[in-house]
Amino acid sequence: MKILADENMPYVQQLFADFGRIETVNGRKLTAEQVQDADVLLVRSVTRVNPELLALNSKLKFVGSATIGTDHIDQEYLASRNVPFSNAPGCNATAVGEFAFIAMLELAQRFNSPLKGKVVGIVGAGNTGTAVAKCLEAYGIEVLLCDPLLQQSGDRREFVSLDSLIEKSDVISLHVPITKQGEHKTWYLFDEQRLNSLKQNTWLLNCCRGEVIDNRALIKFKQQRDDVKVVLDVWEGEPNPMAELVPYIEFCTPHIAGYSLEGKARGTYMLYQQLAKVLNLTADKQMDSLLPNLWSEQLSVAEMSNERALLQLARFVYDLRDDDELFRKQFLNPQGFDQMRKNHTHRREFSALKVGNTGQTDVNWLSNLGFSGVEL
Ligand SMILES: NC(=O)C1=CN([C@@H]2O[C@H](COP(=O)(O)OP(=O)(O)OC[C@H]3O[C@@H](n4cnc5c(N)ncnc54)[C@H](O)[C@@H]3O)[C@@H](O)[C@H]2O)C=CC1
Ligand SMILES: O=C(O)C(=O)[C@H](O)COP(=O)(O)O
Repeated sequence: MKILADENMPYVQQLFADFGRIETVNGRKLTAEQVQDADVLLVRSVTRVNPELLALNSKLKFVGSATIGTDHIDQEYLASRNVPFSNAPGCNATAVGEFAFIAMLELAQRFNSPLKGKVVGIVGAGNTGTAVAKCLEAYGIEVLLCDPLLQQSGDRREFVSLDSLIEKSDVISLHVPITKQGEHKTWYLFDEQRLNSLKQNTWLLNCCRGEVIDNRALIKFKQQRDDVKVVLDVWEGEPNPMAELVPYIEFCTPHIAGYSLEGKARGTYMLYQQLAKVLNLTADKQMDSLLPNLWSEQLSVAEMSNERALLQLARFVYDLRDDDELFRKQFLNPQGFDQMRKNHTHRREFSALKVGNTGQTDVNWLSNLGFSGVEL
């Protein structure tokens, strides 16, 4: 069996070698010729799986995408050909949640305006949105959720409309899939009009898909509204973000919000389990065996009384400023965006770090934030 896999998918050899012969490829440049004799195709978000890509293949038994998003997959077409498909829902949700939380702490530090006391609106309350909410609520931040689809489906949490969220929130974090049709479509959800409705000093973060914000409108908006601060992990027209937009953005990253080691491993592992199920193969490998040990270091936090201390702890795990600096230097280079993604040093999730308390202050809430708590 020939397994064609994106070269940026970790642990493919460890997990899939028993199932067949693995060939790795550049997912962005994948061609129909390369795919023609594959039995299994394992992709990431940069590969458009559509009739053109599969035109020469008549033996495909499974397509897997190690991602949460599925906008790059023509699922109707796969179904019409009876090719089973699976993505990896939730695989990197914790990574995205922690990324957005860290970005908010960085904004707070940069603008000397504490996160504590602000109201954060989350648009899209699925896996990633809920992961952000978890971090924020652990820190005692008021969270508003907007998700009309979940609301209609009977989700028992409290929801607000998007207009109300915009009106009441100091910070807005976007966590929706990209959809082009229907009552709740998200393509250009934040268009010129909606951007203009943001209240003074709003912070806007996009960690879902670039086209949820009209990036041209955002340039125009930022030219008038320096009070609004923006963090972008995703960009309209990736891998070529609009160069004029970058100077207006506080923290720029190349679509790596979900790039924790755990998140990527989980994505590959979920496909391993799905393929085994579809082809009736034995999946006896464990995900934990893939990951390096937790940090041997245990950080002792005598007290966590101010936001600066929390930011220091977060920076120990992931320093967003490094990715931002690299982005500004490299995004205009040919292949710059994809190179940064390919060479990204996968950060660990909060859970990889044990936090102990030698002081009197109660820091147990750090466990709720995701750190491995240790009582001392
Ligand atoms: N930057 C990155 O590295 C990553 C980006 N993503 C992107 O984030 C998206 C969301 O991921 P998850 O939260 O895991 O997906 P999910 O499917 O668990 O949740 C998305 C939620 O958005 C809601 N939604 C859809 N349209 C909406 C609208 N118009 N207004 C408000 N809510 C709406 C849905 O009802 C759903 O509950 C993915 O589809 C993917 O495109 C996901 C992982 C990593
Ligand atoms: O899971 C998703 O959806 C994402 O956006 C991924 O984190 C993006 O990573 P790649 O698949 O493009 O490596």
